[in-house]
Amino acid sequence: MPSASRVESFVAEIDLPHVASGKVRDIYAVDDEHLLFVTSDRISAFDYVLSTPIPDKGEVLTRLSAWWFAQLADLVPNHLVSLDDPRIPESVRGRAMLVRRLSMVPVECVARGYLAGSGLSEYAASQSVCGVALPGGLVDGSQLPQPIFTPATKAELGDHDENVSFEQVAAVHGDELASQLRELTIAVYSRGREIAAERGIIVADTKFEFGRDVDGSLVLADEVLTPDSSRFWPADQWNTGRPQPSYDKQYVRDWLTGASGWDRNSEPPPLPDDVVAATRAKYVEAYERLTGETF
Ligand SMILES: CCOC(=O)Cn1cc(-c2ncnc(N)c2C#N)cn1
Repeated sequence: MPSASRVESFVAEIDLPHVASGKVRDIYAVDDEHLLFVTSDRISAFDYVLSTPIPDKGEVLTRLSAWWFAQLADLVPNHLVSLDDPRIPESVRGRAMLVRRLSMVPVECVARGYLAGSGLSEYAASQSVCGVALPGGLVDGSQLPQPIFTPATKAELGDHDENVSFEQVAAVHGDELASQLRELTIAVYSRGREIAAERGIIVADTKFEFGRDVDGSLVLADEVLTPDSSRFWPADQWNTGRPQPSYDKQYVRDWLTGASGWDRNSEPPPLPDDVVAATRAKYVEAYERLTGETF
C-alpha cells in the first residue's frame, strides 16, 4: 500500500471515499453503482514511482483507454460510463473515468504475443510460461506462434504479480470462468495487437482486469491496452535477441541508467526537463498514432 501521506494527499484532492490505489491510478467511490477511476501523471520505472510527473500522461492514458473500449465494444462490454459526467470532480476531469462498479475477478489476465520480462525468464528455465509449453529456440523479443494466456495473482503495491497456470485459476474459480477469461483475454489482445500493428506499435503483452455485473456477465474493467498496462514497442526498431526499446519509457530508462548517475539501491533522482518533455511527447505520439486523433 502507498504511504499514508500519499493516499491522504490524493483523498484530500478528491472529496470521495478512497477505494483502491495502484502505482499511478486511484479509485474512489461515487455511489453504490459507480466509481471514479483516476489516472495520475505519475510514471514508474525499475519498480519505483518517480518523483517527477509527466504532464498530461494521465489524460493521454485515460483517453486511450476510452478509445480502446469503443474499438473493442463488439467483443466485450466494458465498465466505462463517461469521461465528462458532472459527478467527475473538476480537479481530475480529463484524466478520470466514471465507471460501473463491478464484482472484480481477482485474476490479472495477461496475454503475451512476444517473449519478454517474466515470460522470458520462465521460458529460459522451463521452455514454458505459466505452464504453456513453447517451441525451442525463442529469444528475447521473439514473437510467439500465437498469443498465450499467462495469468497472475495481484501482488501488494510494490511487489511483482505472481504468474500462475490456467489450471491454478481453474482450481480456484472453476473451469468455466477460467476458460471464459482465457478466451476473452486472447480475443481482446489479438484485436488490440492487430490494430496497433497497423499503426506501427507492437503490443508485446498486456494485462486486463475483468469484473462481473449484476447479471453475472464478464465486463472489461481497469485501463486497457495502454503503455502502462502493456509493453509497447516501436515496430520499426523490433530486433530479437536483446531487450526491445520501450515506446514510451526509453528516455526515462536511458537517463536513469546513464547520465543521472543513479545508485539503483536508492530512490531515483528527479527527471530533467528534456527527459520529461521527450517522454510526454511519446505518450502523445502513441495516442495520436493509435486513435488518429489530435491530443
Ligand atoms: C487503481 C487500483 O485498482 C485496480 O487496478 C484494481 N481495482 C479495480 C476495481 C474495480 N472495482 C469495482 N468496479 C470496477 N469497475 C473496478 C475497476 N476498474 C477495484 N480495484
